[in-house]
Amino acid sequence: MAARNISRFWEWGRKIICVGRNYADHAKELKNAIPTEPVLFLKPPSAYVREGSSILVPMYSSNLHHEVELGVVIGKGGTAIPQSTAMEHVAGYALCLDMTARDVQDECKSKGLPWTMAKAFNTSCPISEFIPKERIPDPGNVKLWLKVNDQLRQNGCTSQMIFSIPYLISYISEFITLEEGDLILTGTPKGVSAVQQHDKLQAGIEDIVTMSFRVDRQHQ
Ligand SMILES: CC(=O)CC(=O)C(=O)O
Ligand SMILES: [Mg+2]
Repeated sequence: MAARNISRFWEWGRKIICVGRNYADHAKELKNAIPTEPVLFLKPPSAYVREGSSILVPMYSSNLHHEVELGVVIGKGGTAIPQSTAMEHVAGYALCLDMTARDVQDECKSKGLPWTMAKAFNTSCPISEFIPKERIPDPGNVKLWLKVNDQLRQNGCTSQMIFSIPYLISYISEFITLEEGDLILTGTPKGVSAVQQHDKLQAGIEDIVTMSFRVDRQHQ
């Protein structure tokens, strides 16, 4: 059997673990409290969408938001990984969008229900190509940006993260074993906003990687 290639990690069917409220400016814009521990949720691998395919607004939502995020691709699995060796478990990165049906999320929050329908639907995780670790020597200090129809909406820096990448790897792996090919979405900076059918989204990590997606509506 041919060896699997980490640069196509999205084909492996592994976990997508998302961190929420990891930027104080974004927590504030949604009137959420600043967390004292990471807020976690999951997306299934069926959430992945690659350039060339559209992001689909779910039929049940009329307020789909973009959230640009740095994704960390796990290269070596582990349980209870210490912070001091956490970066040895990283194979590389990907630019990611955590597409969120905000109306559905607000309803789930008000009813105390999980966010699955708001966060885990098909095409809720657009991703760039794989970025080998060496291309981002300091993942704790890179700029992320996102434009909708050529207008800048998000422009943040990973230095604003509340919980660092080594801390997140260590924290998550205490109770969810990390496996090769897993992806961790590290949270979004401020500027999230609604997208509509036919919008063009462009996003980048500085000049290291860019990606572009069209938005379409899910049809029955
Ligand atoms: C309120 C959220 O949707 C949290 C989230 O995903 C984030 O990135 O922050
Ligand atoms: Mg998010």
